Amino acid sequence: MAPRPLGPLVLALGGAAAVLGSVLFILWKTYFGRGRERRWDRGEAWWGAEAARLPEWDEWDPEDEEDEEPALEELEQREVLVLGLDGAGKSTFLRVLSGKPPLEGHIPTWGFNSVRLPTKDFEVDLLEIGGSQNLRFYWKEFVSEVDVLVFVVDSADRLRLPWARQELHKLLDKDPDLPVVVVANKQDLSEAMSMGELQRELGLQAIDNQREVFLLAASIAPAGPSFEEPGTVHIWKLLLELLS
Ligand SMILES: Nc1nc2c(ncn2[C@@H]2O[C@H](COP(=O)(O)OP(=O)(O)OP(=O)(O)O)[C@@H](O)[C@H]2O)c(=O)[nH]1
Ligand SMILES: [Mg+2]
Repeated sequence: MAPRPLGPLVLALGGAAAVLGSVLFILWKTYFGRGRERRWDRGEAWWGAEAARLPEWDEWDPEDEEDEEPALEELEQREVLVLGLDGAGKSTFLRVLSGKPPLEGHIPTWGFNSVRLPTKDFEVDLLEIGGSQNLRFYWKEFVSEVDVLVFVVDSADRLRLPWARQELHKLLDKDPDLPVVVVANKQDLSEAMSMGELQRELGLQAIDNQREVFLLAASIAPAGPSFEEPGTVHIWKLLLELLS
């Protein structure tokens, strides 16, 4: 039997997916530059980073002016990729970190979403790529470009945990040197799995000790008003340590 030609719908979908992937990648490159290449050399002390400053008047040399304008020294950038299945809490994490209240309900990210947060020594760019099935295909294209991966898991989504595990391990295999912070989100929910269970079910015990993989409990946007341990601060502090 002759092979069936691909239907126009399949071709159109394939084309749209390829275009979306390319657009995401170009936007990433444009926005974030050369990624991990720009990191400080590990041997170099991070506190060697100087604060942004304009040249002092007595440092000004008119001959220099012909070549270039005195430029404001830019802060170094650090890049953090935030991934996880749809509904895990990635956008909520970015909102809370940037001081905005969580949104009511789940509004899926159809592409990517980013925030830039300044610190004393560098700026941190956090990039979320949506977790819906058609976007997961593009995740792997970005992991080698960043300094840290944050992988957000819905601790109460027992049914889809095997999918989360599979996607996480694909990313771990893609870049063996990338530090990974797994955020066990929604710990406020009564059906949330314990940390021990999550560590086992996500296959984190089997990971080589040499590799930097952290599992942190969190309730980024707890449902009840009385929950006191949101965990976002701990994640941020760990990120700053890893990025320094
Ligand atoms: N109970 C509870 N709900 C949370 C928590 N964090 C986030 N949520 C809710 O989870 C839902 C999904 O959150 P989002 O941040 O939009 O999920 P996402 O990972 O960005 O999803 P996609 O963009 O589709 O990939 C929202 O209704 C949030 O309010 C939490 O700690 N506890
Ligand atoms: Mg989102």
